[in-house]
Amino acid sequence: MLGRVNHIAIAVPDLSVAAASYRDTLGARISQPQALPEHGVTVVFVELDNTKIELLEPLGDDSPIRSFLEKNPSGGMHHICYEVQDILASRDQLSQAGARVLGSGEPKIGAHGKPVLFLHPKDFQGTLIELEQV
Ligand SMILES: CC[C@@H](C(=O)O)C(=O)SCCNC(=O)CCNC(=O)[C@H](O)C(C)(C)COP(=O)(O)OP(=O)(O)OC[C@H]1O[C@@H](n2cnc3c(N)ncnc32)[C@H](O)[C@@H]1OP(=O)(O)O
Ligand SMILES: [Co+2]
Repeated sequence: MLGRVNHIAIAVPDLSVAAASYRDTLGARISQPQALPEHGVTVVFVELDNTKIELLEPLGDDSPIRSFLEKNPSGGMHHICYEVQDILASRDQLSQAGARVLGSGEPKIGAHGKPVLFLHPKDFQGTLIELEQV
């Protein structure tokens, strides 16, 4: 089912500080900030040769990363995103296997304009998984 790693996400308390750290200290190429109110986050992508790092800052009171940042105030690795060919087939296969698909279970459009879904971290070795259809 799984294809390439599309991105690894890091939740951060201050996006401008984190972006400057990747740009100025690590010398990485970074994207402009993108506010995604429907996901409750603002994102910056760090572009690497083999994948991307997604820096996430909470947006709005109901941000899904707010509780994570309360537990990890200086930030931390938040999720890993795998590419899949058919997100609805993957969702149905995973649900049948007992994995919890988060939210309504219907894909939302993610930061790359493609459908995404999330799987509960307690079902996958304590790691929140995002699936993105490519
Ligand atoms: C930019 C758009 C998109 C993209 O295209 O890339 C994105 O990436 S959006 C990214 C943000 N969106 C999401 O994360 C959506 C899915 N997430 C959720 O639905 C929730 O965050 C959650 C995973 C259900 C957790 O919700 P929360 O309110 O934090 O619940 P709890 O605090 O009660 O946590 C329950 C339990 O799970 C542990 N946990 C929470 N988050 C993570 C995590 N990221 N990685 C590992 N474990 C996590 C948490 O510690 C609790 O454990 P216990 O304390 O042992 O009970
Ligand atoms: Co993501």
